[in-house]
Order: sequence, then C-alpha cells, then structure tokens
Amino acid sequence: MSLREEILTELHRYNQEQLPTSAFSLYELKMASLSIFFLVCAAVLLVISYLRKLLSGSTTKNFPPGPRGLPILGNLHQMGKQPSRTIRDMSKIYGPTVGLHLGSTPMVVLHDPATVRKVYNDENVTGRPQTQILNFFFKNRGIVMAEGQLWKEHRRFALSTLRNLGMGKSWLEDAILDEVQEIIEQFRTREGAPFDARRHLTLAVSNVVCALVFGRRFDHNDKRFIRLCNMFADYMALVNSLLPVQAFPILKDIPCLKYQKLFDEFMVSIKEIGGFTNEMIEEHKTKVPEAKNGMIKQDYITAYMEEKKKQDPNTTTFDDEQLMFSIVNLFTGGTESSASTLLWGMIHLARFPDVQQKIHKEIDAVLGGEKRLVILSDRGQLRYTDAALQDVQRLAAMAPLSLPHSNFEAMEIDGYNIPARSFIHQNIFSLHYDEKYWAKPNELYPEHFLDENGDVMSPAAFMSLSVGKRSCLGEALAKMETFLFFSNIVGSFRITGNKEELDRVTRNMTLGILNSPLPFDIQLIPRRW
Ligand code: HEM
Repeated sequence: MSLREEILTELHRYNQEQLPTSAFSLYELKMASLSIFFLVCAAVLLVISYLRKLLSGSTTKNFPPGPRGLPILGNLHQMGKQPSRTIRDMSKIYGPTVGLHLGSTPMVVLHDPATVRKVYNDENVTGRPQTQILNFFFKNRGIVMAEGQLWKEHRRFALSTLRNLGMGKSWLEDAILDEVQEIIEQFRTREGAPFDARRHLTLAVSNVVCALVFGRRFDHNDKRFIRLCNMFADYMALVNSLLPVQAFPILKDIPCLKYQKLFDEFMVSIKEIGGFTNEMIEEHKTKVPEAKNGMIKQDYITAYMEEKKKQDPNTTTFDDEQLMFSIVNLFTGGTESSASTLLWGMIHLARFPDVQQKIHKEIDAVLGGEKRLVILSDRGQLRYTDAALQDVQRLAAMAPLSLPHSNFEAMEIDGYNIPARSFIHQNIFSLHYDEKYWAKPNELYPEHFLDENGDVMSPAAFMSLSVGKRSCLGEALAKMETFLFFSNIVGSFRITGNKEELDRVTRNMTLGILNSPLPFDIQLIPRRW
C-alpha cells in the first residue's frame, strides 16, 4: 500500500463508524434511501441558514468587530502572506480586539497587552484548537497540542524535569558553552568571508536539547544528527504551509493542488521523526544511564521512564507515544525559535554598528584581558548586552501570532461575546512594533529595556515567550542559551555584512508560525582572541 493510501485509510478509519456487516433487505434499503433523502434535505437547510447568518456578518451576536468575510471561506482569503501584519492593519480600523472567521471557526486576535495578560491567565483559555486535521496529526498528545488534565500533568512533569535536570546546574551551562565554543571555532575558520550561519546555529542549539532529552550531544558532522535537524526544519515549514488544510481538510484530497503533496511530505516527516525518537527511547530501555561523579546522569527520557514506573499501569498517561510527542514538542519548540533569534541578532547587530560597539566595550570591560567565554554570572554586569538581546527578541517577533489558544466555554473579552471553541491569538508582531509602546519601534535600541538606573526591565508589551498559563515551557532554557550564545558571538567577532541584503531580509520578514529570517550571508571578523 502506498503511503498516501495508508494515510487515507487511517483518516477514513478515524472518521467513520464501522458499518454493520449484516446484509440489508430490500425494505431496509428503501427506508435507508428515504432517511438519506431527509438527511440531505436537512443538511441543505442547515447550510442555507448558516450561509445567511454568515452573509449578514457573524454567527454570534456582539462578536468583536472585523472585516466582513465570504461565505464558507470566512476571512481566510484576506489574510495575505503575513497574517500578523494584515491583522495588525485591521486593528487600526476595528480596535484592539479583532473578530474574524477561519472558514466557519471564529477567531479573535488581541492587540492590547493588559487584555492579553488577563485572557491568557484564564483557565478557560488554556485549550488548543481541536481541528480534525490537528487531531489526526497530533492525536491531542504531547504538550503543545494537548489540553485539560493530560496537558496539565505533562506540562507540570516537563517543567519540573527540565528544572531538576538543568536549570541553575553548572553541567547545562557547560554543555551550552561547549556548543558556543564549537561554533566560535567554526566561525573563525571563515576568516571574515561572507557565509550563511544558519546550519551552524541550528546544530548547536539542537545539541543543547539533545543533552537534556537524550543525555548526549552529537558531533556536528554526524549524518544521523544532521538528518534529525533537517527533519525538524522540514516539519516546521510543512506545518506552516498546511495551515489552510486545517480550515478545509478537503484541500489535501484535490490532486491538482499543492496541498496533497505537502500533506504526504508532512506524513513522511512525522514518521521519520517518530522513528528516530522511538529508536532513542528503545536505546534507553536497554542501556543503563552513564554515571558521572558517582551520580547517575539523568536525562528527560530516563526521568520519564522512572515516573512511568511510579504510576498505576491501568490509569497512567505516561506511555511511549506520549513521550514521543513530548520529545517532538521540545525539539520543535526549542530549536528553530532559538536559532532564528540568534540569526536575527546577527542581522540587527550588523545593521546597527553603534549598538554593537557599545556591547563590545561593555564585554571587554567585564572580561578585561581574560581569554575566556562570557558565563551566566557575568550577566548582572552586562546590562546593555542583555537589553540589546531583549530588543533583538522584540524585533524578531519569533512567534508573530503566538500559538492559537482555544476557550472551552463561551466567554466575554473586552465586552464582546466569544463563542466556545474560538481560536484566540495575541498579535505579538503588532505589540512589538507599536509606536505606542516603543520609542524607536523599527530600530535596535537596547534603551527600550533599560530603566532610568540602567537596570534591565521588561516592558508590558514585550511578549516574546508569551504570558499566562500556557506561556513558553522552555522559557528558562531559552533565556539561558540565547544569552550565552549571543553575548559570546558578539564578544568574539565584529559582525558585519551587505547592508542592502540585510535590510531586504528585515523588510521581507516571513511572519509565518515562526518568523525565521530568509537566507542571508554574514561576515564575522574575529576580535578579542
Ligand atoms: C527564543 C526561543 C523561544 C521562543 C521565542 C519561544 C516562544 C514560544 C511561544 C510564543 C509559545 C506559545 C505560548 C502560548 O501558547 O501562549 C511557546 C510555547 C512553547 N515552547 Fe517556546 N519558545 C522558545 C524556546 C523554547 C525552548 C528552548 C523550548 C524547550 C526546549 C520551548 C518549548 C515550548 C513548548 C513545549 C511550548 C508549548 C507550551 C504549552 O503548550 O503549554 N520553547 N514558545
């Protein structure tokens, strides 16, 4: 059976009740035909009444204002290539809470920081959209797409495990610094010539997740590791391209459209990732974790298997499939976001050489003549550098519309009625570029994050890692690794490049699910050592 047939059979099985196996009599057949006729009439009437409601605006009374959509499509055709930018422009007309429809599903996009905080702290808004296609891909498992008790249990486990494994522990800082050292050496071999740094950074930050999850790092030339990183990159790109299929699953069945091919590629990609993570899980079942200084060196998989042993086998949700999806989430959540933040860092530092010079001065003053890397305990003295990194994250707006939330029950936001199971987004891109909140929204201006005493602060409109009950699970790790990579790269090199190319990449932000920069070359001129 071809892959496509396999997928379709599985989809069919997923959607359909089993038909009774007994043979029909003629009478039963006639009755069945009549019932089908009445069912079809009822369906047509339902569709007509739905279309009338849709044409007259929204299906919900007092739904937030927004542009009128089309029947069936809703506002899908108005989103453009950069939905966060388009919706930001809509908010200038309709106000900070914009109401739209993705097909027939209501979607609300928030543009006010206080409203975002209030809504994202509401237990009712901790759901994720449960479309047929997402359920098919993720089976509501793992962390990112799970909801309710399963999500709570596994988010809690992941947070405490990541904290126990690494946060505040020197081995994780050492593991990150090993990666930093490795890429600095790779960058030095370029001797200031233009090159694309994406691959180096992606491998380095993936290795940090590998250290936590698999308890080991890979050589940057290891073919299996390179394949794994490519798989995660393809996976994210495909999720992005398949967004319209969420609203209209039928798109994947129309042969002349690109979605059928993309859908097949997505299935191949998820199978490969699943295969790789399962291999690692199986390896852990047979290998005793290596002991370090008399202590067993833990990793996420080992901690998970220990937790599984403690649970009641009849009721536990700790099984291999849930572990596989959680690992996929840690990789997809923690790799491209961090690597792209660092790429944007290079772009903006090259575009704003004055800021770069001030950072060099600060790092040189703190390290003095010492030939060593910047470490976490230097952070308190590197306030301008730290503020510059935060402003890079503001400009990067890595997850422009964050991830969609969903409300279990109907609710009110900003005095408007929101039906149950709407898509609820915040517009991080809009908040990060709004001149109401930032003195120089389009420039790298670390002062945005410094108070009058020169201390680092976090302005209310800064939402890079989101806020509330479902905020980024990897926040502590993300902050630690972006600081160590960013400060050491800029400390070790003068970063420069072709200004026109870097301005073009900045103007043409991708603004998909993630805002990864388009390909560009950078020049890193060694300094300090
Ligand atoms: C600079 C790097 C990062 C950025 C900008 C970022 C951003 C985000 C954002 C905006 C969300 C959505 C929150 C929401 O739904 O409201 C999120 C969720 C998440 N992030 Fe991150 N993230 C980063 C790094 C990481 C890392 C290093 C990991 C783990 C290794 C990670 C794992 C996750 C997970 C598992 C979720 C889902 C949380 C849930 O649904 O409960 N992220 N992240």
